[in-house]
Amino acid sequence: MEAVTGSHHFSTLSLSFSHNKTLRSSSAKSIRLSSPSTNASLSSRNWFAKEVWGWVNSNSKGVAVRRYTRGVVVRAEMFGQLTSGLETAWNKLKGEEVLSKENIVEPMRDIRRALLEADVSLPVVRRFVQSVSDQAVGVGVIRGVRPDQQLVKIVHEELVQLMGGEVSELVFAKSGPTVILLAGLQGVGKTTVCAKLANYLKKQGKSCMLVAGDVYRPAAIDQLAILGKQVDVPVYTAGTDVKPSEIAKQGLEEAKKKKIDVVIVDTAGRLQIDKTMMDELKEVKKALNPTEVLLVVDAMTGQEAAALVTTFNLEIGITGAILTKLDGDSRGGAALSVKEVSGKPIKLVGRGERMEDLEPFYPDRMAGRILGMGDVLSFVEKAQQVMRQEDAEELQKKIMSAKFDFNDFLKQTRTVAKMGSVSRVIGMIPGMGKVTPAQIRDAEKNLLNMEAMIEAMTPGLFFLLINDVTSVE
Ligand SMILES: Nc1nc2c(ncn2[C@@H]2O[C@H](COP(=O)(O)OP(=O)(O)OP(=O)(O)O)[C@@H](O)[C@H]2O)c(=O)[nH]1
Repeated sequence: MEAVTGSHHFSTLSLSFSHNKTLRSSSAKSIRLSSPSTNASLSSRNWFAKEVWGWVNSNSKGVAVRRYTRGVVVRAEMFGQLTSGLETAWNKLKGEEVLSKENIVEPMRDIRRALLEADVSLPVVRRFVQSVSDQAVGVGVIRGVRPDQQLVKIVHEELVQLMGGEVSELVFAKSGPTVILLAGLQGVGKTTVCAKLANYLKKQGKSCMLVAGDVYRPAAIDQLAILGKQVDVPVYTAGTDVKPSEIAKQGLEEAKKKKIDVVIVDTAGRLQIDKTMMDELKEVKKALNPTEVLLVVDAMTGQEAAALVTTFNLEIGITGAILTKLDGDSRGGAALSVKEVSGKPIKLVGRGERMEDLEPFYPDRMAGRILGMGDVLSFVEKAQQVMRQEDAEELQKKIMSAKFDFNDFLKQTRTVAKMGSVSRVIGMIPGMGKVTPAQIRDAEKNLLNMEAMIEAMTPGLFFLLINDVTSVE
């Protein structure tokens, strides 16, 4: 078997990357693809190959061209506007020698504006800006560090503090099952979080059971049963005629019998806070004596989420919050306000509808993302979750020996897809925050098209393509 390599340049994902591409043929024939010149070198007999490569190239170029011709860059990552707003502040310090009381006035105004536009609560913004200003003026000259970089560092540290400093771990009971009671308004993602949390804890080796305590929304029990099945966790249900506190008690007894490690209890939500809901929650809490009472809040509601955490904490006493829908169009107000306003930490965040899309809330990583520095640690952890070590080594060997082929390319794109949406993956890579949503859509479309084309290359067609190009060579 002979293998010839060629280099091909993909501009999809706006992540232009070149790599050697080797197409290996079982018929001892081989192919050199060095587009875009390949297109011209293909014989007219092989119109399909010509069409395919011409089309891929024109599409890839299209993305690249649009990238440079589009005017304002809208960040694709979550909190994109906040990131851009803060960047405006650093830019005002370009060319300055040192941070001074005078030259930080404008940047601080930009920071204040960016935070308010991100829907961070006003008292939080005031304290934040004051603290950053005080530190910035006192910082003096640091050899080799530009004033704008110094300000980024101060803001990074303050953001981390604002979001709670350290990661706030879930607490587990010393003996017997750990009980996690979930509360929250309607539609925030409580039921989904129950299953996501079970899935997350199962990966840490804990056995879990879900308890269906939402007796008001008719579909909630079925939804929980389906999700439980999906993550392979038992679900305790007792219909809709039993009181939620009674269901909770029965579920806990069942879990004790089965020696389950963690019991996660779903409860009913309401459109807004009302006395009946609070009384019911208090009753369920009394019946269970839970280890964790977590309020599920929707990140899209901004600083309103922080107000909710405060109210629920005053009314029923909670241990922390879970912030959902962080993958959506949230501006950052919730993530930045919850701890400071309510005193309660965000313990976990939901970043999508899939069962894998729940992760701990790391204030330092979040600050890094807000500042457009990416989140390499989360990127590596995600990659480790979806890719086996042996596969990674095998891939590395193939690339090193220039034997990376279309099948490997397909396998890679599918593995990356398992890490989440393209925007989410891109957001974790340092320096990749300035990709526009339109570019991401283009990239996703191009990837799907490429996947379809490679899929369409049946062994026969693949053979034809290879034979034809080889004959040209
Ligand atoms: N994009 C995104 N969607 C989510 C996330 N979490 C939940 N959802 C979606 O939000 C919708 C509502 O979720 P549910 O779990 O039914 O919400 P709930 O709080 O149980 O609702 P009630 O039972 O009515 O109180 C569903 O379509 C979920 O798939 C998330 O992190 N990101």
